[in-house]
Amino acid sequence: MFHRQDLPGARRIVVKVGTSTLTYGTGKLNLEQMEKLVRQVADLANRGYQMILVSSGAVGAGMGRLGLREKPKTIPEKQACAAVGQGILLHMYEKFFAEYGHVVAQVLLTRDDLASRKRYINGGNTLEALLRMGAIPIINENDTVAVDEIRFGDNDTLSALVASLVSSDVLVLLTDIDGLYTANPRTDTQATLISTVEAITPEIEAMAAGAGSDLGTGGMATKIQAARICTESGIAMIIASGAKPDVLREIMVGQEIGTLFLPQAKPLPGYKRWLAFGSTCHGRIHIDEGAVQALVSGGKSLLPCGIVATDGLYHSGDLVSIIAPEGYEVGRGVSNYAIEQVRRIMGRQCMEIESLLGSKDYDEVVHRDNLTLTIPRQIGCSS
Ligand SMILES: Nc1ncnc2c1ncn2[C@@H]1O[C@H](COP(=O)(O)OP(=O)(O)O)[C@@H](O)[C@H]1O
Ligand SMILES: N[C@@H](CCC(=O)OP(=O)(O)O)C(=O)O
Repeated sequence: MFHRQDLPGARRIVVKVGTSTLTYGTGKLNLEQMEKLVRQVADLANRGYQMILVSSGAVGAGMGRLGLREKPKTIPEKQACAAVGQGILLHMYEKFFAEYGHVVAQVLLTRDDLASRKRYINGGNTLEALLRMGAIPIINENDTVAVDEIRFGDNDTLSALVASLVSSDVLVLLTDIDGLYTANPRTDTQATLISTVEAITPEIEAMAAGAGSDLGTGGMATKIQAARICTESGIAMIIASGAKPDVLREIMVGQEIGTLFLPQAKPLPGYKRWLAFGSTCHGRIHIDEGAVQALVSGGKSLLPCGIVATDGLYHSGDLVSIIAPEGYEVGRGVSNYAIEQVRRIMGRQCMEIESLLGSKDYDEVVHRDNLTLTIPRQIGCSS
């Protein structure tokens, strides 16, 4: 089992810092905090760790420069703030990191960039090249172009997807609170800090249901989603306070700080991680109980005979969500057939495919190699 004492042995670390840590209540940048963060990241890089920083704060920095006291409500206004703020943010990082002799690289991503397998691989290659060259990538969501369907919406999820993409050993989420509490301590004075989370249960999810700070996005809920992505990808994740001096060094020497989420012993392989978390589904295939058993217990592919209905708009090669009779998602996979073809062959035998479609390229609607299980992963079945 993974222990905090294993942390010094990490090679690659992703650090995410939230708006609540980087900006004051006025919306202006907390330069003191930023400088402390840069010094710690630079120091870890000097020790030989490969460092990636995922930084929020563009909207906050833009608000400060534009003299806005409250976070704007409309998307175009938030995007305008981000456009002003991202330049300011990078300018400050460039200045602080240069003082410690480090080169930084700006990487702005949208959900779409990771949903496309080709762009996902390209993005990963670019990050690998930057790390090889000794640069420190500073990543944020490309807020000015991202609209609802192509947004991460929060940098917690983005940082976990980046950590998974580059097979980081650790993701550290720095925020304005020292870890996950049994309830939101700002509203519940009895709440206590949790040191280690071995599995993300519904109880853990319920603890994180409360809202976040005024400037932050997502609160603890998105940090738990990030933990799910990390732990299933074999990455240790820690939530800790960004205000604590020397927090990164202390974490990386294995001190008992913040909340540690333990990586799963049998992580998903790279391609299945992308299927499970990186890509987005274009439709749904509803299956019967026999097919659920075949996928979950039998390790089989999805054949037309187990399909009862399908909806959405997908083509051959698109990702679909596979739904059990009870309505939960069993898994996700790449469909070999387009929706109109699946409608014609569903409930039928493989030997009928050719006569129903005029030709047959595959027996399987979703091949096992292109399928990842969702729910059963949590109860220990293989992917
Ligand atoms: N169970 C919990 N434990 C700790 N903090 C919680 C919990 N539930 C909700 N929160 C809230 O989450 C906030 C941190 O999230 P957020 O404001 O989005 O920060 P960031 O900008 O760093 O992402 C905390 O300040 C706290 O108010
Ligand atoms: N991309 C946005 C940050 C969105 C976000 O996730 O914020 P936070 O919850 O503070 O980490 C920005 O740079 O302002």
